[in-house]
Amino acid sequence: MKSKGAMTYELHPQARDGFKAQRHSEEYDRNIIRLKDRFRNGIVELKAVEPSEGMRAVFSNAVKDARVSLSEGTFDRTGVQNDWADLIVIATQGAKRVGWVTKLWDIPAQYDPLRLHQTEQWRGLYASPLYEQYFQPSEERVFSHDVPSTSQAVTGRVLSWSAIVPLEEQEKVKVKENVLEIMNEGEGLEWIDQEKGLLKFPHDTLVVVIRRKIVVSRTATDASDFKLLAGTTMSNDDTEILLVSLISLLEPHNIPAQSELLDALVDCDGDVEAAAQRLRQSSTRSTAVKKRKRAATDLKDWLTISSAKTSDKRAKTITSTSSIASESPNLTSSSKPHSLGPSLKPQSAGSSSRPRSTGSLSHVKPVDLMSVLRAPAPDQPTVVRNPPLTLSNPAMVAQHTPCTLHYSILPPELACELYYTMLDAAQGWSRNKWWLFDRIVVSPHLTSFFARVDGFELEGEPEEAWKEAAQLWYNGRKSDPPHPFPEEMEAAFPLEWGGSSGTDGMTWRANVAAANCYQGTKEGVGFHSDQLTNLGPYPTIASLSLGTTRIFRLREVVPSIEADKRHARTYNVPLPHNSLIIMHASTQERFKHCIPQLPAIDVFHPPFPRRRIPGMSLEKSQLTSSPASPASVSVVPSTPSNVKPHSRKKLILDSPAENTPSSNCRINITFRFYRPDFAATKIPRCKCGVPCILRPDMKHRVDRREDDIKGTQIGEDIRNENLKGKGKEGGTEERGVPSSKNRNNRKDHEDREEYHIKYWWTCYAGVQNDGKGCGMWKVMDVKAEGRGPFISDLEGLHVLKLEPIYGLIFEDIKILERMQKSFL
Ligand SMILES: O=C(O)CCC(=O)C(=O)O
Ligand SMILES: [Fe+2]
Repeated sequence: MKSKGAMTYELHPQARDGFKAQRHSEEYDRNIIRLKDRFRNGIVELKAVEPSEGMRAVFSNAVKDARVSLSEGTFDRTGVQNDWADLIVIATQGAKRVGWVTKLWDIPAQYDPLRLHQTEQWRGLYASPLYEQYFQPSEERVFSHDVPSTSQAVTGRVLSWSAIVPLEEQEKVKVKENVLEIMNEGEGLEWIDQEKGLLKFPHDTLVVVIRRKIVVSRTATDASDFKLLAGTTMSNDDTEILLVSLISLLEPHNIPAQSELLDALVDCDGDVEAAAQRLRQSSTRSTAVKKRKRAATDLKDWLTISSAKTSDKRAKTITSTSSIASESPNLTSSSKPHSLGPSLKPQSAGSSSRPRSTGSLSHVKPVDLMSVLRAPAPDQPTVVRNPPLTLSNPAMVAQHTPCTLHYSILPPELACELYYTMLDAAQGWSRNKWWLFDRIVVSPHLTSFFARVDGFELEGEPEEAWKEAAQLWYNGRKSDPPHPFPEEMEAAFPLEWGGSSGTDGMTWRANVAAANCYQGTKEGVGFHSDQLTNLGPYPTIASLSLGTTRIFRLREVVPSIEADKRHARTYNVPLPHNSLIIMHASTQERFKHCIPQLPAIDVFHPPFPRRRIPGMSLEKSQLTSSPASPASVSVVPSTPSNVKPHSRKKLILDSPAENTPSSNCRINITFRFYRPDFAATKIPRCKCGVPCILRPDMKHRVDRREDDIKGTQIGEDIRNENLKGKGKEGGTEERGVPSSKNRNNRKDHEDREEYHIKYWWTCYAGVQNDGKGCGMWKVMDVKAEGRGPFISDLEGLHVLKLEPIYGLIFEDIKILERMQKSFL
């Protein structure tokens, strides 16, 4: 939808009638109603322009809306008449530069070294003086999304790239092979359904929005003398100008919806002052203002804000827009968005009665640009969505999540040492399979598993059994045997917490650790909760961050029965070098966590240089900070055990001034406790003969009080769902783990901790067997299986004495902190 070329300022034809109308006449009223309809309905007409026939076919199939027309054209050949558009939306879609897709981009580069196929020349069209005169500066945003594709579709896409299309047939065959090779390597490739060959093809869509502007200079307070700065004088009868002048008389933070402005104008016979007076007294403003002040988080929000900006600048010059989609007040409609088509028609021309001013906005909903491109959606009850919240300090983390955050947890030299050691070790790590939204995907990061040297002697369990468990640590996927803790890791977690007297044998100890290495902005890990197979319910996981700061994102899984009452909130916790976030009991049951990809990250400058390893030249001890670029690696001890032992009290570090490589890598080590009552030999096996995995039923955790009423039905739901999805084994409706009652001093995040959570054992053979498992699942029967107790059995997380239970509790944290202080 665009307009181009020489322009005079004119309004949209469909609105023009309204603007030509005379005040104080019936016709004026009719026209203003018409104008209201125009605003109310958001988009009056949308002209889509697309060069590719295939794309046009997809569009025509998907979009059935009388207001939308589609024609062949390009950026500079739209076929749309001058002065037509109020808003231009440009969308260009490109494969995202991540993992395997990055490599796809190298293919056309071979044939088009100047990368003309990636030209941004279209921007020139919109940077012309004419556009600048009549349109506001463009706003841009990138939307990332995954296009479900097959390898065939991906190949087809690459073959359609303009640098590839002109190639000879035999070259195209090579391109095809190249694409398939890249996909076979599968770096960072995520499957939707591997069996069906359906994968995620990550794309970034650049959306550019250019809004038409009206710039008026207010030279008098009676709204009679407005001039378009762009040159054209407009009559003060023009309703749009009346609107602008009305806005200019209101407090910037108190501008109501456009429909309300129009109502006021109609009711006051176009008298701007009177309308302003009336609106000032209106009690409904705050609602509208609140709406407008919401941060724009998606395309809809983005396209529907601007009024606040407009009014802020009103003192002498008001920059407004005449855009049909320029601000939320413009975009009001009746509560049924799907009735947009018919309601486009002006109200009955014969109607002489004025529209009734409702004085309330409760009946209107914003209409967004995308709504015309989507099928009508049924009315949804409104549930407040809280925007993501950054938890920027330990107090906030503790307030909103079941986690605690601890800065500068290790002595700084040790933190640095451990960082270097793990960076080196990461050379030999691999990309793991990951559980993401019930699907196995390849995680875009390197990972490895460590076990404490004495960690496998727990409870007299055979070492081999533990080793097998350790090898299955990620989602039942067999990985390499675990590495022993390197010395620095031992040094980092020398103590055992929880029941430290040890007499009861219920001591939490970091006997295993999963380590992750994320290089650059594009590496991360998707939302998941950690598997509980050997950790048991309510585990404590202590997660150490080294190197560049990354965001640790937490999001609650809202139980199904509450889904219509509240939305989960996303929490972002920046984790700097040498910080420890402890995921306490219930984090894995209630939240999922991830390390998101980021547009940019800070480069990390280690505060200490590499230690000179005795017997090694300086050059050899200068190891690269980038495990994925082996070319620049001088020496690569492939396993942590290659690192020469040293005493943590006698670190030989060079002076900070020399020899400190900067890095874009983050190392993460999650210290975990494999419980004896969840030892490898005690894990049930499914019919495939492999150990099951243990998962909490996050979605159906049931509030104790509600469960008293509805427990049976919910139990049924779970059973049905599982029988449907997973096979026939079924299970008893035993309670999983009862939670504690009557907690005192609860914090925010504990408000909903009165839950029963069921855990079930499920077959996971499919992960190792092309998705073919036996489908077995059964609810864990804590008593019958001889497991527990768990931290949930305590009377609360804020116990003041150490409890004989596996898990760090809050009192332990104080011990931990004291320990850090006396460390070296
Ligand atoms: O890197 C992190 O902080 C999170 C790692 C993680 O979630 C995991 O290893 O399970
Ligand atoms: Fe995790």
